[in-house]
This record gives sequence, structure tokens and C-alpha cells, in this order.
Amino acid sequence: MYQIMINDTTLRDGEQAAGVAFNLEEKVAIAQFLDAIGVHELEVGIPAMGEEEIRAIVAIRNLDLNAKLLGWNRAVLSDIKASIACGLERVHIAIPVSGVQIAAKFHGQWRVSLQKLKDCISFALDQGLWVSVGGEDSSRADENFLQDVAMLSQEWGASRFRFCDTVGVLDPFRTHLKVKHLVSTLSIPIEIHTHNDFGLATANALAGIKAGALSVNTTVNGLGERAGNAALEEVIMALKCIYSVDLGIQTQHLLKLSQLVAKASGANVQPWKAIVGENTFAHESGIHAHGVLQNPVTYEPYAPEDVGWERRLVIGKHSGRHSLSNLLEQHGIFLDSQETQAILDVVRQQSILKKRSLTTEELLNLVSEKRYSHAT
Ligand SMILES: CC(=O)SCCNC(=O)CCNC(=O)[C@H](O)C(C)(C)COP(=O)(O)OP(=O)(O)OC[C@H]1O[C@@H](n2cnc3c(N)ncnc32)[C@H](O)[C@@H]1OP(=O)(O)O
Ligand SMILES: O=C(O)CCC(=O)C(=O)O
Repeated sequence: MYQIMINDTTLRDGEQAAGVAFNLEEKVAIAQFLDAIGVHELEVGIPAMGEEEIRAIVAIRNLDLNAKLLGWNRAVLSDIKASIACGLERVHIAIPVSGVQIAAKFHGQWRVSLQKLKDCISFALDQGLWVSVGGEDSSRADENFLQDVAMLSQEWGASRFRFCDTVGVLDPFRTHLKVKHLVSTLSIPIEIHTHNDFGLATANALAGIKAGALSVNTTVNGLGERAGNAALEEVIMALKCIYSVDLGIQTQHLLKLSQLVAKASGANVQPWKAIVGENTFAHESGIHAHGVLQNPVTYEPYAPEDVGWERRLVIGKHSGRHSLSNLLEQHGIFLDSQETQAILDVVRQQSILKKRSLTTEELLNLVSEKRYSHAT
């Protein structure tokens, strides 16, 4: 595959998740972290939101990061002026392209909206800015109209066109078809922006990349509007492990980044969340733990250290003899198979009662209660 760029929008679409509000320090810390691990481009916010947002964006801009910085704008001149006031050199200008959005938001006046887009692109270019255009709701747009808007954006001087599955209604097959069509007719790069309303955001982002999109929008932990966006950590690791595409990003810090964003957003990551959930490298089931003890590749698609995790074997309702013996032996306890089975039976009962796996301390207490003479 060709050179793919991540344009992370945790600080824009991520923060649009209902109830999430980063302060300046948090925005700066997230931007610094993303930059430090090698993320190529950051959509840092919406300058039109006013003073607070502008202050945060200016603070990020003053860091002189390696990542390119992009401000999000409507096709409104005052929005572009606010981006300029932040000292940004790259602006993203969005317009809705679906019939339903143009009707509801612009009373069907698509010509007016296209003229505004043209004026904004022209103004931004005159100010020496680099311009990207976003087709909001591209996935539900009439294909010919979408094509026209993208072609016009290119003609008017935009350097990239963003295909947005704004309400997450595509599947990977349709994403591939639609993005491939745009890629084949435009000479500027396409960016893919996906939402997770049906749990397909990452799959659709990958399908867009497969179809030739050179840039992909992500957010840390998949944070974002409604069900969120394609998760940065999922896109990076899927590209690396499934497609052998290394984006040059230091993946071993992905867990720390996830924790930073979880704290700043007040939105915890569910334990089974891909890549960064706390169960990602936790093995309880006897058959799995036995396999992993022989060779971790049996039940792990990549090594925990690759993303900052450590492997955990936990003892609970589904555990078997091998993992129990392994853990006890680490504490100098060697039981015969009957004794091990007896402990396992109690573990199962206790796990059901406690509705969780047991801690090592609880397990050692169980063994000592049994008073096996050779157990210490
Ligand atoms: C799919 C997306 O994620 S789009 C990004 C959405 N993000 C956000 O809305 C978060 C930040 N937004 C804000 O702070 C505010 O909405 C602002 C500052 C942008 C605008 O605030 P307000 O002036 O109070 O307007 P409000 O939000 O109520 O309504 C949106 C206005 O933008 C217009 N608008 C929406 N999209 C666009 C667009 N792409 N280009 C031009 N105008 C647009 C609407 O028609 C409406 O205009 P009107 O006031 O003339 O009727
Ligand atoms: O940039 C755009 O055009 C809109 C981006 C967006 O957040 C969306 O469509 O979901």
C-alpha cells in the first residue's frame, strides 16, 4: 500500500462527544502526546467556537510540533478568519452534500452553499492557507452531486477532499465502492472520515484506505459524536498487523495515550475495547491460558508490549489446572492434581459469588485454609 497519513481529530470530533469538554492543559497534553508518538496531522479544534478554543489552539500552535495542524471551519468567512487568528496554516472547510442535510440546514439552497464554499476557499488561498474540503454526509449524498462538489473543490484549489460517513450508515463494501469512485476521478488525495453508529467505523476506515484514501481521520479511544469515530489505536494496529503497513507511529505508547484521553474526557474505556481495553491481554479460560503458557501466539494476535500492555493470566470461574498450578508454583506452592482440582472447585464457587476473578491474595488464602502440608 501507498503512504497513508493519520489526521487525528480527537481534539475536534472527539471532543464533540456529548458531555466531553477538554480544558486548555488537556488539549495541549493530548496534542503533545499525539505528536510525540508520530501522528502526522491533528485537527485541533473549531476556532469559530470563540476565545477559549482559540486560546487552546494558539497554545498548541506555539508548541511548534512536527504534526501538521488543521482548524475545522464551516463555509463561513468569519470561521476562516478565526482560524487565521489562531495562526493556523491549514484549514478544513466543511459543507453538507446530502439532500437531507441541504434541505434541513440550508432550505435546499445548494447553489448558495457552493458559492460560499468557493468564496471561502478563495479567501483562504489568498491568505496563503492550505485548504481541505469536507463533504459532510457524503455517504448519503447523491453520487453525481458529491462528485461535482469534490471536482469543484479541486478546481477551486483545495488540496484534499474528505469523504464523510457522517451518520455511520456504510458498510466496508459500499465504503470501498464509493471511495474508489472518488479516488479514480480526482487528482487530489481523499481523506476518509467514519462514524461508529453500527460498530463499523474502523472497518469502514480500512475499506476507504484500501480503496485509495491517503488520509484517515481517527480519534483516541474512538471518542466522538454519538457512537464515536474510527479509533486511532485500532486503525494503526490493524494497518500494521493485518495489512503490514507501518505508519511509523510509536505504538508502544498507545495505552498511555488512551489513559490520558480517558481521564481528560471522563469517558472510561470498556474492558473489551480493542487494543486499549484492560482485558486485551488478560486470559482466564483454562484452554486459552494453557495455550498461552506454551506459546502466547496461540491466543494473541500481537505482543502486549507492542501497545504498552503486559500479559495477565487471571484465575476465575473458567480457569483450568495448568494456569492455577503455574500461578501457585510462582509462589512456591506445589499441589498434586487432586488438590489442584479441589482448589479449582472452590475458585469456581467463589468467582460466581463475587462475580469476578480472584486476586492472587485471595487464592493464596484459599490454599492456606486447606492446610496442605507441602504447600508452603
Ligand atoms: C458533522 C460535524 O461534526 S460538523 C461539526 C459540528 N461541530 C459543532 O457544532 C461544535 C462547535 N459548534 C459551535 O460552537 C457552534 O455550533 C458554532 C460556533 C459553530 C455556531 O454557533 P451558532 O452561531 O450559535 O449556530 P448554531 O450552532 O445554533 O447553528 C449552526 C449554524 O451553522 C450553519 N452551518 C452548519 N453547517 C455549516 C456549514 N458547513 N457551512 C456553513 N454554515 C453551516 C447552520 O445552517 C446554522 O446557521 P444559521 O445560524 O445561519 O441558521
Ligand atoms: O469535516 C466535515 O466535512 C464533517 C466532518 C464530520 O465530523 C462528519 O461528517 O461526521
